[in-house]
Amino acid sequence: MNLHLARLCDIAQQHSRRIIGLMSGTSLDGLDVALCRLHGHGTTTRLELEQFATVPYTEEVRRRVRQVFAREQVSLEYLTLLHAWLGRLHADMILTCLQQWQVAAAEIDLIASHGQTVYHAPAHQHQQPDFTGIHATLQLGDADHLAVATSIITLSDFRQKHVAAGGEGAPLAAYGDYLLLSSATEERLLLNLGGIANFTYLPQAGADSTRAFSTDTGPGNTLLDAAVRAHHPTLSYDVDGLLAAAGQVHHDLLDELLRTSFFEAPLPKTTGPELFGPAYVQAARHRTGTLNLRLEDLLATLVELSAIGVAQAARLAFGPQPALAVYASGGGAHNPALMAALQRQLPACSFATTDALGIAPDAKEAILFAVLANEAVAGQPVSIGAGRQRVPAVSMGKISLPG
Ligand SMILES: Nc1ncnc2c1ncn2[C@@H]1O[C@H](COP(=O)(O)OP(=O)(O)OP(=O)(O)O)[C@@H](O)[C@H]1O
Ligand SMILES: CC(=O)N[C@H]1[C@@H]2OC[C@@H](O2)[C@@H](O)[C@@H]1O[C@H](C)C(=O)O
Repeated sequence: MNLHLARLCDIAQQHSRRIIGLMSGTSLDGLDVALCRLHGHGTTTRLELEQFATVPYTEEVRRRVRQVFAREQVSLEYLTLLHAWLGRLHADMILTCLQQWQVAAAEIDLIASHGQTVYHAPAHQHQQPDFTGIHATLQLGDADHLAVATSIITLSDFRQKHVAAGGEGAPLAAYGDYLLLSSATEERLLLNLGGIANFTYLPQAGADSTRAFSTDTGPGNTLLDAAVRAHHPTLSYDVDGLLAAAGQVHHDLLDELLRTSFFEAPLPKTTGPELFGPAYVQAARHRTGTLNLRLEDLLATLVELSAIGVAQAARLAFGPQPALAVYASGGGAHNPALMAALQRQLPACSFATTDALGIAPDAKEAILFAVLANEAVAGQPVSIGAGRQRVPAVSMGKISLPG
């Protein structure tokens, strides 16, 4: 038997596994690296987060990713090279983290690599007549590079199985949220405020996986970051939402931004910067004569838009006055202007961060991919949201062996 496969069988039979979860999302702020110890699997899964770091992307990394990011037309040569280069870059970032944490690669069982999303094309969003009804999504950073450079068995490309089984490839958060954060006593909304915002609904009877589901809700931080960068090339985001808090919502512009059909579309649904990008804001500003709007007012308007997207999705799912315990994660949970807008839009909900549930808000998405890898090797495929999501139980992730 191939020795690496024998090692994988051993890993699958251990009581606990040390798995590095990786996530690099739409904000292009860096690679989130979560060293997790996962005990058990399925509904008995227990997590210990041993280490966490966000290794920042340099401006040069961002420049290279942006050459293809959310663009309909790119150089195929550039894309090919970027796939290999990002794999090598992510491997180097992991090796640096392991060195800083004084953990040997041999002590790690698995890497769970999400890869860098560069294009997301659910059927409702792309306009390709040759591919009507086809969902597709693309993450770069080939995992063979991670496996070979680190000598750690690596699982990657989790979204493709979800697509193959009839889903849009996202959000996958429902699987890990359900296993780690369901409660028998509380109905929960796990709200992730990344570049794109999404939430997972966990019904009160924690064991009822058929009613759990996750959906994207629209923009999170992506439009805010782009607006800040356009005005201040050296600033990457509105730190603590101070600029947005100093602005006024421009209601004509907000109404125009809300006119896209995504907000009314039934749940679950996914989206990305392919729709919610600078061109969408620019077109709405053009139509409403707000090209000269102050940055503060633009940010206040975009903050309101993100919050209304979340509230609208919650109303579609739970009726006119949702009253749920909301636990926020992702970078937007650090933005008081965004959190205040959410509270205004959903006055009957209570708001906290996932810290209250013992999960660091910045680490949550990287942890979720470690959970998916844990399930792929040791668990049984979990069926989530059979009622709403109609995605069959599948295990996700492709396996790269180090040699
Ligand atoms: N102190 C802060 N004040 C305001 N905004 C913040 C703060 N800290 C982080 N952010 C926002 O969070 C963003 C990073 O969020 P996060 O790392 O969750 O995104 P991501 O993982 O790339 O997104 P996605 O979930 O869409 O993949 C930053 O670009 C910024 O907009
Ligand atoms: C295609 C893709 O990478 N989507 C991300 C993105 O970032 C947030 C939102 O859009 C979500 O749908 C998803 O990530 C999380 C981790 C998910 O799959 O649950």
